This record gives sequence, structure tokens and C-alpha cells, in this order.
Amino acid sequence: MIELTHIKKTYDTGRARVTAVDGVSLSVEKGDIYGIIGFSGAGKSTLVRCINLLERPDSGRVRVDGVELTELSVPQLREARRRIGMIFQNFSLMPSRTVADNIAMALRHSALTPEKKKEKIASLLELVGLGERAESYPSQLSGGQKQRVAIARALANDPKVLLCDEATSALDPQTTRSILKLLRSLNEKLGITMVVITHQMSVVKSLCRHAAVMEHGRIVERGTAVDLFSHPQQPITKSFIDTACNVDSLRDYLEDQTERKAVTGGAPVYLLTYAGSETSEPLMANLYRLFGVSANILFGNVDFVAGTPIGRLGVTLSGENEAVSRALAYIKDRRVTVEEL
Ligand SMILES: Nc1ncnc2c1ncn2[C@@H]1O[C@H](COP(=O)(O)OP(=O)(O)OP(=O)(O)O)[C@@H](O)[C@H]1O
Repeated sequence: MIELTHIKKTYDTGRARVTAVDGVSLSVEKGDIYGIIGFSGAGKSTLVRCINLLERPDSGRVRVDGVELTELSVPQLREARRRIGMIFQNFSLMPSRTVADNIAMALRHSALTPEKKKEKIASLLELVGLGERAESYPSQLSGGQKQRVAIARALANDPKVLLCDEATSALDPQTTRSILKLLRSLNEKLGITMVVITHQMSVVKSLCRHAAVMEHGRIVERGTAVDLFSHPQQPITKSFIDTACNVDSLRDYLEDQTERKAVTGGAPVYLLTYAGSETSEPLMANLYRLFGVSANILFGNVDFVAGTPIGRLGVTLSGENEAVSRALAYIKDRRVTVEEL
């Protein structure tokens, strides 16, 4: 559905030349929810704004639903953009217009009759759970409700693609969950392809099937959300995952050598990460049964990523040195990742 090829975008700030996107290629399948994660300034927004040519890349190709956008005339591009909805962190609603009028703005070039437009607006508001708020003004709505209006507006022209730029970053955790749930249901009901920019791995965790990690204008790692969560390769991906899965708290705790000695008795701490069916194996029991090695659990966390459980355990292992080595080899054989902390 979306094909970006060797996208490069630089900005001339007067004093310096900033390379915001540095030769990125990205392919997003129809119906996918694709996350783009990275720290502030990594180039996520610029990359996503290249998908609808809100930013025109210096070089590279942008193909959406089989159409090469960079080759279109201005009127053709305007038409093509209607098939690409976008929502933002700050909602971008017109404060002086009602909810219904905000959505109507997106339909001003539509061929629908005024009657049909009214029906369309009502059904869009129904879809986002705001059937009763057509005549409210944005100032009368909560942040979550404003984002729902923005989503309804983005869907007005039946887009095939929805771009979400930090859509939940300004919302509290509970409202974030409800907006992510809405986006998931729209993806299921409408089959709409979504690209979701975020600096929070928790958004990737609960929404995305695939994701790419950006750093300094480049994609440094990409894959299924399950793979990124269970077998992150790059340091930046690991650090995002550690934060999302609370491993940070264990690392912080172990940094204090006195605390560390008190809980581990000086034994090494291993972080075991396992995904999917690997979780069902009674691993700890087997370590004792097969090797006489017992595990002392210091930390445990299970996340569900795209419906797959991914577990993390922080353990010390006690037993004969030789037995512990064999136990570690046994664990690794079961596709459990072992990291010494
Ligand atoms: N219009 C602009 N003019 C000059 N520099 C820009 C412009 N837009 C972005 N940049 C620069 O390009 C780089 C990438 O910015 P971008 O907003 O794409 O990153 P981001 O990952 O989306 O970060 P954030 O989450 O903070 O928005 C940054 O160094 C930024 O300062």
C-alpha cells in the first residue's frame, strides 16, 4: 500500500543543514498497522509527512496505493491526498466551528449532496463514539473526544491510509488506551492501513503489527512487533523495550552494589526473555529436575504484543558451576534469550 524508496529530506536552517531523513526505504502492506518509533528529532514526523507529500523529499520515490505521488500535478495530488487521512498530537480542530462543521470542512470538495454530507457526518460521529456531540464546540470536549473528532474528520473521504503523528502523546493513559482501541477497531472494520508515529513503545505494543526504529534520520531496525519485543538487536531498540517492559527498574536496582549484593549474594543476574509458546514450558522446574539448578526470581513481567505473550524474568541461578553452565545452554536451546545484567 505504501512504498517509500530512498527518501532523503534536508532542511536549511540558515546556520546549518539538517538531514532529517537520510535515505529511508519502507514498505507497508495493505491493512497493516505500522509503528515508527524513535526519540525526539529522529526524523519520524518528517518521514511520515513525506507519505502525503506535506513534506516533499529532496530525493526518493513515494508510492501510495499504486500511485507515484511525486509525479502528480497539483490538482491530482490534492485528490490523492484525500485518500490519506492524518491525525496529530494537538488535534488541529477549528475552535470556532462545531464538531459537525469541523468534519464538514473535510468534505467541502466532495461530490456528496448536502443531505448525504449530513448523513455521512452523523455516521462518522457514530463510528468514533460521539453520536451526541455534533453541535458541541472543541472547547467543550475532553482531549480524547477532540482526538475522536479529528479521527472522524480524517476518515471523511474514506481514506485507504491513516497517518497518526503522536496521536496519543497528549492524552492520559486511560484515554490513550481508549483511542488505541478505537484505532484498532477502525483498522479491523475498515481495513484501513495505518502508520503510527510514537516515542512510546507501549503504543507499538498495543497497536502495531510491524514497526521500525528510527535514529538520526535512518531506520536502524525493523520487523514484526513481536520480534522487536522478544529479540531486539540494536541498543536503541533494547532501551525502548527495557523502558516499556519495566526492565529499567531492575537495572536501576542492580546498579546499587550494596542492594545488588544483598539480593544476589554476588551471583550473576540473568534476564531471560521468551515469546509465545516458549512461555508454556515449565522452564524453572526443568532446571531443577534436569540439572539440580534452582532459580531465584528477582523480576517478572509478561506483555502481550499483537496477542503474543512475551515474558521477561530476572533470575539468579544456584548450583554447581558446571550444572549452571549446562542449565544456561538448555535455556538458550529453547529460544529463550539470555542476557547477563
Ligand atoms: N521545518 C523544519 N525546518 C528545519 N528543521 C526541521 C524542520 N522540521 C524538522 N526539522 C529538523 O529535522 C530533524 C527531524 O525532525 P522530526 O520532527 O522529523 O523528528 P521527530 O522524530 O518527529 O521528532 P519529534 O518527535 O520531536 O517531532 C530535527 O533535527 C528537526 O529539528
